[in-house]
Amino acid sequence: MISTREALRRVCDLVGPGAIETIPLRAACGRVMAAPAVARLTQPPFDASAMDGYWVARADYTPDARLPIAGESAAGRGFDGLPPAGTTVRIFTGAPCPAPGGVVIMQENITREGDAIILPPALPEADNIRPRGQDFAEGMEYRPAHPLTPRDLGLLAAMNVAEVQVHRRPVVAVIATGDELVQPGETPAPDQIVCSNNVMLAAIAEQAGAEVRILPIARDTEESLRFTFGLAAGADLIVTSGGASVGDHDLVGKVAADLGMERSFWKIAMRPGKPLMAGRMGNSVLLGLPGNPVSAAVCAQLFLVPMIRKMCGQPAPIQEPRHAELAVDLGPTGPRRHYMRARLEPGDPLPRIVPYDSQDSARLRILAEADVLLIRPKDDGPIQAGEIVEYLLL
Ligand SMILES: Nc1nc2c(c(=O)[nH]1)N[C@H]1C(S)=C(S)[C@@H](COP(=O)(O)OP(=O)(O)OC[C@H]3O[C@@H](n4cnc5c(N)ncnc54)[C@H](O)[C@@H]3O)O[C@H]1N2
Ligand code: MOO
Repeated sequence: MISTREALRRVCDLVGPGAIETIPLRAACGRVMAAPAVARLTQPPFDASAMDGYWVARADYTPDARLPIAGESAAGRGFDGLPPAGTTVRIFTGAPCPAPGGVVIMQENITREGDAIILPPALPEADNIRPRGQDFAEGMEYRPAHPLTPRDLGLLAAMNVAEVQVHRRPVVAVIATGDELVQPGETPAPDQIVCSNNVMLAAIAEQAGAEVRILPIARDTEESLRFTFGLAAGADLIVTSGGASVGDHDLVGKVAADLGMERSFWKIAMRPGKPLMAGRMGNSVLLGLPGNPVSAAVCAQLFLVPMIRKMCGQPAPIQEPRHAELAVDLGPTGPRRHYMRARLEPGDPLPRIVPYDSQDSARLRILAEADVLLIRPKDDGPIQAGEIVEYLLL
């Protein structure tokens, strides 16, 4: 059994960033940029008013003076030409200032008298003007390392960038295996259960950035597994669940090997998730998850998500552990690193972490309630409430 750290290194080594494609900004939320975008203009393109009010040349300012209004500057329709000396220009938020060296006085601070204004006794401290280029200049490059957020899209749009270069999303084929499984919504026979892994794994993969195909459930025969692997052709990553252990009906490893899989590893010192398997299979990579739903989910979180993030082009695909204060005493661990389902409670300076009493890898309700995984090293002694422990977000 290899360590989880070694397994993580190996699964990440099996994959690389996807090819580069150009897509419209509208489709780019969540995608990772593969090349910088370049601002095609300067923003704002002119000195712009930040308020509705009156533009006055500083040179024309005298306390309480009366200035005639020379015209108007509105957003999208600026003042034409230069205002004559000794005049003011009615101006609105976002409109171009008619000349340099001015100040915008908010309309609330002006007395309007017909076609003229009475200036206030003092100029405002701020000039209420957004200088040309204060946000960014033409030629500025932008390429965040994280998946594009709605805020990034706003900035890119303002840069007049209509398309971005991103890494292609990996195609992930999800295969559940087992004679006991029926699809959600079907009626299981007395000795069957509902397949919960597929929708869960598909959603985890999609959230990480993949495009997912859920394939039909493979039965516990070599023939059915071979057929279903055939349906996965073209996928970058094939994710199976079940059939990974040592039972007579655990055939995933054997069939994958028959189909040419070069196995990177099978079995890791991790609880839950011991029978995890990974390798290269033709042009795809196979990640064989254990069937127990909690084991499948935890392995997906720890291994599948970083693989997909790396394929999507994220430079730091692995989640760093955080720290919390243990809320209860815990006994010793065994020969596997234990990822315990737990919940966080507020605490100061660190949050408090409460592991669930039952850590059975079939209990989906506890998994659904948990928000974190408390990490316990293998062969660790008992630890007490108050000690600082590591955890990962689920
Ligand atoms: N003699 C041993 N038995 C087992 C060992 C071992 O080392 N020696 N390891 C145990 C561990 S740890 C795990 S984890 C499981 C994993 O086994 P498999 O990957 O072969 O999974 P299955 O046997 O096919 O299924 C396990 C369990 O999960 C249920 N299951 C499977 N697929 C789904 C699905 N898509 N949706 C919902 N539930 C699913 C299945 O019905 C079983 O109850 O092996 C232990 N045994
Ligand atoms: O490792 Mo299994 O994944 O304990 O349930």
